[in-house]
Amino acid sequence: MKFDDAAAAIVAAGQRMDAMGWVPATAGNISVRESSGRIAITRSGCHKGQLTPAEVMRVDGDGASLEPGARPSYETLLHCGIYRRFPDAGAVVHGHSVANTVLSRRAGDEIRLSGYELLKAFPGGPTHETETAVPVLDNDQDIPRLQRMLDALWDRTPDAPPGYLIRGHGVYVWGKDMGHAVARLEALEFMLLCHLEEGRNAR
Ligand SMILES: CSCCC(=O)C(=O)COP(=O)(O)O
Ligand SMILES: [Zn+2]
Repeated sequence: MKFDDAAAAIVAAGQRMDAMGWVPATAGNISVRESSGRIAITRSGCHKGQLTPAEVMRVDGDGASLEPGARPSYETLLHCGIYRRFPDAGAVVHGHSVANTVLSRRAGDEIRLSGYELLKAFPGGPTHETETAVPVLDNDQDIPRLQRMLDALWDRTPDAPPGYLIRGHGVYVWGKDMGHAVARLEALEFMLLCHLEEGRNAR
């Protein structure tokens, strides 16, 4: 994918996530891996529902800005970590929803989702009978340290799903392209909301 197409896909994803209420204030960040291997990513501090293509910039695979003076997302290294580990990943989305924030604050080191039809949107099986364990990591403002925790987790669990939660912070999800990444995000957010509602009704 070329930069202009990547920027258009990022703008559209931001609008979709905003419509769902998943990127309040300036929360969230979004990226696409271009065919060149460079990464198109949102600049830091922009409202993701009101993005313009000028608020999308390029970094290299190590997260270094390719636009002098422009500041990429504070969480750029988490995007780079996903692209480095998963060669098929072509787009990454990060949002802060109520469901992912509340559930991750209560959870241990994973949230198990089972019996949901929408599990079909995740790898691991053709039926709803599969189960997925979404990792939950402690929040950390030291992004390189957080990425080291993720690398250790993925070393231990190579079949981990294409997404994870950061406690009290948000969710990262990826896919082969933006359509795929956003569809997975929608599926995961739906299941997290169901999980939250079930917990509320059980009390
Ligand atoms: C205002 S949200 C705090 C930062 C954050 O978690 C986020 O997702 C947005 O950071 P960015 O630097 O990508 O704008
Ligand atoms: Zn965030």
